[in-house]
Amino acid sequence: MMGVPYPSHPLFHFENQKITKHTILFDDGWICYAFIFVHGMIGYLLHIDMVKICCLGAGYVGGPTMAVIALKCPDIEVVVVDIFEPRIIAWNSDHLPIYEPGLDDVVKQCRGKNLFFSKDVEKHVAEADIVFVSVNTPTKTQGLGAGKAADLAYWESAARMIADVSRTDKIVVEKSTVPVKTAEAIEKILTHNSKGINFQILSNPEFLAEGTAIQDLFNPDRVLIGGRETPEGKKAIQALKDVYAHWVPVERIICTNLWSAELSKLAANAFLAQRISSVNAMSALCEATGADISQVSHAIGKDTRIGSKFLNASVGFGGSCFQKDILNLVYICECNGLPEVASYWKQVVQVNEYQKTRFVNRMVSSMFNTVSGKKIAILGFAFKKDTGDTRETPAIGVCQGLLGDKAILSIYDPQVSQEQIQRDLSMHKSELDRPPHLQPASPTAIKQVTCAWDAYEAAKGAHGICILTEWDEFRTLDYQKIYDDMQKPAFVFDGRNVVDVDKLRQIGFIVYTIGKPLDAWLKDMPAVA
Ligand SMILES: NC(=O)c1ccc[n+]([C@@H]2O[C@H](COP(=O)([O-])OP(=O)(O)OC[C@H]3O[C@@H](n4cnc5c(N)ncnc54)[C@H](O)[C@@H]3O)[C@@H](O)[C@H]2O)c1
Ligand SMILES: O=c1ccn([C@@H]2O[C@H](COP(=O)(O)OP(=O)(O)O[C@H]3O[C@H](CO)[C@@H](O)[C@H](O)[C@H]3O)[C@@H](O)[C@H]2O)c(=O)[nH]1
Repeated sequence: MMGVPYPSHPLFHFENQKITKHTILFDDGWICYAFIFVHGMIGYLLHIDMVKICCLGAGYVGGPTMAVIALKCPDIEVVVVDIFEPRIIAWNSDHLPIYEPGLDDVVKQCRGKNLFFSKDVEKHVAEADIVFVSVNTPTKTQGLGAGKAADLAYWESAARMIADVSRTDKIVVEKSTVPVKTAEAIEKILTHNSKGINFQILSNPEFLAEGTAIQDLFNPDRVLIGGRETPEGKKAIQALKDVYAHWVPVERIICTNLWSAELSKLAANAFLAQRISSVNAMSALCEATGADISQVSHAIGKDTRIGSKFLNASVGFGGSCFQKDILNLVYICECNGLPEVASYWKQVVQVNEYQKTRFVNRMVSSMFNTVSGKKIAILGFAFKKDTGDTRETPAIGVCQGLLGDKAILSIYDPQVSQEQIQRDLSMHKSELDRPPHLQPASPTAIKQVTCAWDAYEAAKGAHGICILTEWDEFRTLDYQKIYDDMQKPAFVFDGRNVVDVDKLRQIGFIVYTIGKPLDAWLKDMPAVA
């Protein structure tokens, strides 16, 4: 192994002698720190330290991302810290706090070796060379920019704490999704309180999608690192690049300035969500004209300039990111005097709301214009399959719409608990965005909502079934058995294009699937959003 030591700041001085810390980069990507005691003309190697990473925030991003870094970089010590103790306890147990395919295996391979979860936030920040900040950045619910701007309170308090406890130079990495120019604000907080310590801020937004997080982290389309274009900034970019280079091909590691990296994250989410709203807008037109959205998506997706991914019509996009990040983008455009650009992106969110309302209206109008007192089976509550996450799930809006019309709901989701469902349906929207430790401990249960152990139990005696998450198991249910146990006429409302429409119609169901030619029954009952 070839080593290239380059010195950083002196750490201690003893009269004319000093101990200095040197970063050593090896050809195979191995990095370590050598502590050298200099006496006269002679330097003595005192000890060699692993690079230490600390990540603030043990959530959907912090947990999986750090687990993969630890797995791929056995020479780096990774500690994930959180102020919400139950999450840390869960990360240290056999029942991880989040469901993500493949995550258990990765955590088991490195936990206790070079991956640790701790509530001792300050200690591990103080000891780290690189601090990732992966705390929540929800939409502001009060004050200036309420309903649009990102709430950076968690980020700011994290930055102040880093400044308070740091005794050595650090690279601080923005992992959370933040408004463009946040790094400047963070830099000010850190440098005003730094006591001479050198902080380099990098933007390294995360592009993983839930449900495929491990796959995305193992094999990312790209890793984006933004930093200052100064010699120190470039050195910090290189240090982070060296971490990812353990497993990501270097041509996929893109280095930019800070503002491009911050804005690229918001832009990527806006473009992705815009595709879904575009296809959902087309789905309404398909229903009105007899076209089939799956055929239209297939036809346009064959154009290599458009591409086939992310063109599935649905009841609407959910998840903690798309809406929040687009609203944030809208706010930034407005603040920069660009109202036309702001209103362009705002439409993406508005079409998403329209799609959910349209779906509920279609259900109610099909069922003789009322669902009052009728049992409806809700299949799927998570915002997409292969996750237990319910943040901004379209299921919340659809269920609340049906409850508003006095329906009785029986909900089944393979990964979402009854407590979470009750919490989501009873809490005010502004409370849902908060981190777990700030949410009410026991929300009031809604009487018209029960949870079922499986789809069959949920559908027993129901007037209608409503599919809101595309879990694979919903494709292979015994729909004849379900039909036999339901009230007649029996309805299926498929918000994810999961079911075989022809087969279900043969069984006797009245079927509505988004963007598909309408059942004769439904044609006479236009859905008004
Ligand atoms: N969820 C995703 O798929 C995803 C993907 C890419 C980017 N992001 C972005 O990453 C960020 C984090 O998202 P998430 O889904 O992991 O959120 P999360 O709510 O799951 O996790 C955030 C965690 O940070 C903790 N926290 C808050 N303040 C803290 C502090 N001062 N010190 C230590 N811990 C603190 C909270 O207790 C919480 O457990 C957000 O900005 C989000 O937009 C999320
Ligand atoms: O063709 C599609 C694709 C997705 N969806 C819905 O869109 C939402 C978001 O899905 P997806 O993007 O797969 O999941 P997220 O975990 O929200 O990931 C998005 O948001 C993350 C947080 O910023 C980013 O890191 C990811 O790159 C970005 O894909 C879900 O409700 C999906 O059901 C559709 O309706 N139709």
